[in-house]
Amino acid sequence: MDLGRLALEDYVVGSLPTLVYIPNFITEAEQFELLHHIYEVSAARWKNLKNRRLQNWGGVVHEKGLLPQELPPWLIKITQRICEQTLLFPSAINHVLINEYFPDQGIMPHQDGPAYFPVASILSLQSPVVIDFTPHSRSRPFSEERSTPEGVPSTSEQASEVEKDDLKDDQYSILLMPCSLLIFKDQAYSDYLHGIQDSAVHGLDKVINKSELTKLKEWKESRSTTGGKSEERCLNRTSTRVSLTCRLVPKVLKNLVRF
Ligand SMILES: O=C(O)CCC(=O)C(=O)O
Ligand SMILES: [Fe+2]
Repeated sequence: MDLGRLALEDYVVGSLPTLVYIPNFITEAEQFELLHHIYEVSAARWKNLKNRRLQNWGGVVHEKGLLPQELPPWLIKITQRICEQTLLFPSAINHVLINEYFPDQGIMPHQDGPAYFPVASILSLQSPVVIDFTPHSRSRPFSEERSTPEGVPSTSEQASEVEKDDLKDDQYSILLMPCSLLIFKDQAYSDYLHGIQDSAVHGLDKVINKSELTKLKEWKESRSTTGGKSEERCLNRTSTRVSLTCRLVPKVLKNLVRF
């Protein structure tokens, strides 16, 4: 892919202007390289959560800002590219969360924490998945939001308690193919919860980036997973997915405690 600026309006999906899906943002070779780096790290880098594990890069996200740690060159390469090609970040992306999901794992509907600049960019690797955007009531305060030390929005848990009455019908599902980049900002960032069902089968009926369904079919065929009509309307997750959530924490804490 050439490294010029992308015309993001060409990649908007659904009726929200703030949901952008870019297929093939990286090549398969780049994906391979990233996976190599991700799995090369020591086991201690991984933090095990109940339904996924993650690596936190860039430092510790606190309510008051980021206690920074320099990103490794292999992550800077990709975050710089996201910044240069989207021009959506006012300064360099300084935080990356790498999530790994087994086929029956997901992430509860949540809103990303307030420490982040309200643009999230998510690079998907290795295996497709469906991500759901669900509107939440504006009246429901999220003031209790905090970021946990490892940078995971604590609202992951809280937001799942959103009452059914608060949920409207305008849900969006996006099929995230390997090598794609999803960006959400503004309304999609602030008025919607996003989540991935912890189920080995994801429905495709509500998917709004329909053109990816053809690619999914080809992807399945190329991996010779069993096809069949019943599978057309759903995604059978058969392998591990890895994602890189790349964000900017605008406030960087400089006065570190010295020992
Ligand atoms: O894995 C994904 O696509 C979503 C990750 C996410 O929502 C997050 O890291 O906050
Ligand atoms: Fe998130």
